[in-house]
Amino acid sequence: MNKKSIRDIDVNGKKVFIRVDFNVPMDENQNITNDKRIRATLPTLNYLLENNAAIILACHVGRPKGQRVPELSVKPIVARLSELLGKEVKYAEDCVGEAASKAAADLKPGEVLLLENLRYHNEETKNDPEFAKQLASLADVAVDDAFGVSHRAHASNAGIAQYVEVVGGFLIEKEIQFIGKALSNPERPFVAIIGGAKVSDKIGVISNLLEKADAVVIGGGMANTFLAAQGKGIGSSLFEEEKLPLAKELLAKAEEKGVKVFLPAEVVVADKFAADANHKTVSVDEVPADWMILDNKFSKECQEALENAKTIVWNGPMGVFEFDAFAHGTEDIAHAVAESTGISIVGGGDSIAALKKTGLSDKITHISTGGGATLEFLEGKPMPGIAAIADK
Ligand SMILES: Nc1ncnc2c1ncn2[C@@H]1O[C@H](COP(=O)(O)OP(=O)(O)OP(=O)(O)O)[C@@H](O)[C@H]1O
Ligand SMILES: O=C(O)[C@H](O)COP(=O)(O)O
Repeated sequence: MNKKSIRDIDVNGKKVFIRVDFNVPMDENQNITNDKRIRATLPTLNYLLENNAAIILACHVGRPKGQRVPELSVKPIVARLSELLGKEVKYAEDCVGEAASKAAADLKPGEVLLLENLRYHNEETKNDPEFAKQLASLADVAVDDAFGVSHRAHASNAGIAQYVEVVGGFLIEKEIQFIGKALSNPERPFVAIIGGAKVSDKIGVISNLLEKADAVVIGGGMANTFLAAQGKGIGSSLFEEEKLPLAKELLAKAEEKGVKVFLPAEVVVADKFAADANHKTVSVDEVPADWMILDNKFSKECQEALENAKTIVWNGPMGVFEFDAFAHGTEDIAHAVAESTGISIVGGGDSIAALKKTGLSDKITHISTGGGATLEFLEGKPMPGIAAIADK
């Protein structure tokens, strides 16, 4: 990459601010269920520690929208990171203000500090210049290693570059190199799989995928809006009504371009959103009015298209995999992806966790820390987080 990295700067004795993506899945008791996004930053953190830097880490957890939501605290991450690094990780109860500046000022080379959730302040997602300046003031240099948020123009990964030079960490460098190489001119057939729950965030990406992919598999919460666009009843399923016209447009565009779209052939419906819900498998034309779709089953044709693909990109689980009864659709797709002989890239916080649950992670060519970020990178759009890294 033609961007400056931590190898290009002197960090000895310096205070280094690092934006990381520690947005890891947690259960209802705030136990981390998959720590891949934390582990993936260890090469950067160990390099900086070996080179005598003082490390100030900043991240977000979930979308607290400017509120101090206790369930979205970084505290469980402090404990896990400390285990992984084999050393104490200090904690500041806020990412700006006195708590942060005192903790940062007291930090010595070789020590690590994790600041509380950046998104406890709306200024982070609004890319507020004053907030970015406060973050920058904590350190001598800044590092961006948060590939998973590089599609966002937020204060900690974009605005901050106005106040301090930002260089890339090893994780962001590795992601850009691998995904850039695999997807700039993908080997065909190229199949994209998109699922999950961030429907309005990611539905727009499908338009561009239709320009690049030979087939697109749409599952998870994303599928419901498309099933509704086909005039099917979807009961009380997760659904974005205002995206219906776009879903219709995308189906028409796919047909026009000759891109095969695989939607679920059958769905698993439940009478409530719970692990112990009553559930049954029905055809997509028979969803009961007050039940919700929590898992998908795809046709044999879809499984075969995946097995024969030479390039696969997958973001978003096919169902609510956190509940065992609704994990089968994701498992089936994981098996088909694992059996393909080409390049497979699976990314996203929950997608990584879902894949791990299937035990097939080592059959995937590249597990990316980016979900939405990987999809937007694939679109070829400028990524604000990457643009903010200083050029070489
Ligand atoms: N039919 C469905 N109804 C409701 N939620 C669903 C459904 N299918 C999947 N999900 C949920 O989608 C969530 C994951 O979606 P998300 O888009 O956040 O994926 P991700 O891999 O974490 O990507 P990113 O890193 O971009 O956040 C899971 O928690 C899963 O339970
Ligand atoms: O989970 C992710 O994809 C990243 O951490 C970005 O989170 P966001 O979609 O809430 O910006």
